[in-house]
Amino acid sequence: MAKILILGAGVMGSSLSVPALDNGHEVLLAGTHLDVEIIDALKADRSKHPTLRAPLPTEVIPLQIGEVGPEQGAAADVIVVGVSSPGIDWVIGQLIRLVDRPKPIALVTKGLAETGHEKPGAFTDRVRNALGAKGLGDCALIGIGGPCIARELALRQPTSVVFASDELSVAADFARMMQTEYYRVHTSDDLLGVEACAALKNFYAIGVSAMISRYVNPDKAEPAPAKNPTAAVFNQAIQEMARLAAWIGGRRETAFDLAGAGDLHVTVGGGRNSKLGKHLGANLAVTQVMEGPLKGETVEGLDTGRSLAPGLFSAFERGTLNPGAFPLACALLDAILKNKLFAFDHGSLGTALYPMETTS
Ligand SMILES: NC(=O)C1=CN([C@@H]2O[C@H](COP(=O)(O)OP(=O)(O)OC[C@H]3O[C@@H](n4cnc5c(N)ncnc54)[C@H](OP(=O)(O)O)[C@@H]3O)[C@@H](O)[C@H]2O)C=CC1
Ligand SMILES: O=C(CO)COP(=O)(O)O
Repeated sequence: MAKILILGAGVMGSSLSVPALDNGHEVLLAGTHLDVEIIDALKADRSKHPTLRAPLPTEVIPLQIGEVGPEQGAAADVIVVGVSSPGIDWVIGQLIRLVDRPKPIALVTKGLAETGHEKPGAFTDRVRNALGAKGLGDCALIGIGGPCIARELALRQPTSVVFASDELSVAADFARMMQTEYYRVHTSDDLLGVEACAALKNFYAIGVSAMISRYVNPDKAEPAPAKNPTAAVFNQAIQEMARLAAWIGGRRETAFDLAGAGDLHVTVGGGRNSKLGKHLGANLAVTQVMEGPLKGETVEGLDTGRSLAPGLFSAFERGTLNPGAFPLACALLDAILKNKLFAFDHGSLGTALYPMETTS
């Protein structure tokens, strides 16, 4: 039995306690300073998470972050980061406070880090650099990707995910700790590729989801979304993700696997990124949506787009990437950075159909 410390009591961090507890591990679920109410509610009734809409096993140990000190950090065999991307700096501060010796740190957090260089980096690189400054640069880092809606995981509905680490054995060790019949864990040594795809699928889910509301099938009693535009743009998203994953330093094949296609599919099926996309498809601008129906929500694909943009535009200028190979990313960045109405249709899709060899 291992001790697992989860940082972040949002829906995803909390749901990971289910396979961990089913494997007999001890789970400390630490809320962030923003999760005080969630932890209070769990302390009152451990099975009732206020936003997950699924019961947690009562063995979970909920803690306010102030109750987690260096002794809990030292006792943890593995630390799992479950905050959303705006919380990454906060979590790095906590890791510096809590980690006393090299140990595995697994990130479910999805996002890209601006590096000041041409290419964006992965969150695991930021964590590694920050811990390196404390002499703990050899902590093993694991990126978690793949289709995994938190509520479905907590309800023990089956899925397949991928744990990635530079050293396959590190990912495999943690996979053995977490694997259940419903949480089927694949492993990969393409840490950068998995992290790039995990982040980029949120960004691309916005564009794919826009097609759901943009094109309507009129000949039904109830007008229904047309299916072809969504599927065509889904493919476009995967092709672009493959090029970007390779550019960032991962493997392009990873985009066609669980962290890319698998997670894009599930994210287009529902969630905050998909909601934003559907509003863009109905011709609302990003600020109208974020100040209106999605006010106060974290839509990570927006942050990923903002982190991607400087490096991507610089690569276009230098000629290391061909803008013609990224029409969907360009349309999304126009909507995100310039607040333009989202303009991507079959005309612009046509410009993307270069042979693969000429596009990276
Ligand atoms: N939802 C899902 O099904 C899945 C989510 N993920 C990933 O897991 C991560 C968490 O997502 P999810 O659980 O859905 O999100 P939630 O919004 O439920 O939880 C996010 C967590 O991050 C905290 N947080 C947000 N902003 C900050 C900040 N600035 N400083 C400190 N902490 C902060 C939240 O606090 P607060 O409670 O105030 O928001 C909360 O603890 C994301 O990166 C997401 O992409 C991965 C797979 C599936
Ligand atoms: O990352 C997620 C599923 O993988 C959660 O999706 P949203 O952030 O779009 O709600």
